[in-house]
Amino acid sequence: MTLRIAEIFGPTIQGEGVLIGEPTVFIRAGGCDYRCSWCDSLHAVESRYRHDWAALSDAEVWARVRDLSGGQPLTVSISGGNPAIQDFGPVIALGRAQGYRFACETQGSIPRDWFGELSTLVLSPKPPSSGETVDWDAFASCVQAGRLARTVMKIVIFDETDLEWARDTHARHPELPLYLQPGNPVTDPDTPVAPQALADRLLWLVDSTVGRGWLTPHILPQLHVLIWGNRRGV
Ligand SMILES: C[S@@+](CC[C@H](N)C(=O)[O-])C[C@H]1O[C@@H](n2cnc3c(N)ncnc32)[C@H](O)[C@@H]1O
Ligand SMILES: Nc1nc2[nH]cc(C(=O)O)c2c(=O)[nH]1
Ligand code: SF4
Ligand SMILES: [Mg+2]
Repeated sequence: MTLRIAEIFGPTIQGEGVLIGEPTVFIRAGGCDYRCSWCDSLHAVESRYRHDWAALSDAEVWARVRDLSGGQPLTVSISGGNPAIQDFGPVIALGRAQGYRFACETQGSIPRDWFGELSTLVLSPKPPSSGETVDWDAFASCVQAGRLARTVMKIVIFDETDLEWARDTHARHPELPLYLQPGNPVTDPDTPVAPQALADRLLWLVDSTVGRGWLTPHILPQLHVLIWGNRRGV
């Protein structure tokens, strides 16, 4: 079996959520069952980019990650697209045998047995601004499939409606540590990102949560966007 891979890059730092700042190599899977209105990774989602995706064997994927990391075991981040469309179990087994750890980012629409082989499972259910609707049974199955991993919830917030929704969503799964990040409305890779605009959105999010007495979530920026803007492969 081959995997559809949009890109493999790094080492870089994890820019989001619970592992922020940790050196990592990314495997970005091609293909997604969602079409979020503000997706920052459409090159791994839309079929018009399909010709840029590679069909690689598990061994080829693993060899690329190993080369990029210089053989130094680190946390490999599997993202996409939705990586849960495909079977990453064999790649994870190859890496774990050499001491690597794995984290996966998924929206939580498709449960997978291999979630149990991860160190960290990041479930990122999509708020109203995305235009998508969450299947909560599928989401709960993802939580269950990842029960052996450290599982966290990461929600992108664009507006007050998203924030209300995040509160309700946290109430559904209070067992999952909650990470919020401001949405980035400018996702074109060639448009420069204004650092002050990022800071303004982060300030709004802190004011609207911690500032109003909601002290549960961790509030973080997208660190890689601050450093590199919307460039791909970083
Ligand atoms: C590109 S997605 C790929 C993994 C998976 N499909 C998902 O959505 O969780 C990785 C992370 O980026 C977040 N993201 C996507 N577009 C964004 C944007 N415009 N601003 C902030 N975060 C964004 C997603 O919500 C998700 O947490
Ligand atoms: N540095 C860096 N950190 C990230 N965290 C989540 C990312 C993603 O697109 O899934 C991402 C990414 O693309 N780059
Ligand atoms: S689920 Fe993730 S990859 Fe898919 S469209 Fe939404 S943000 Fe993009
Ligand atoms: Mg990204």
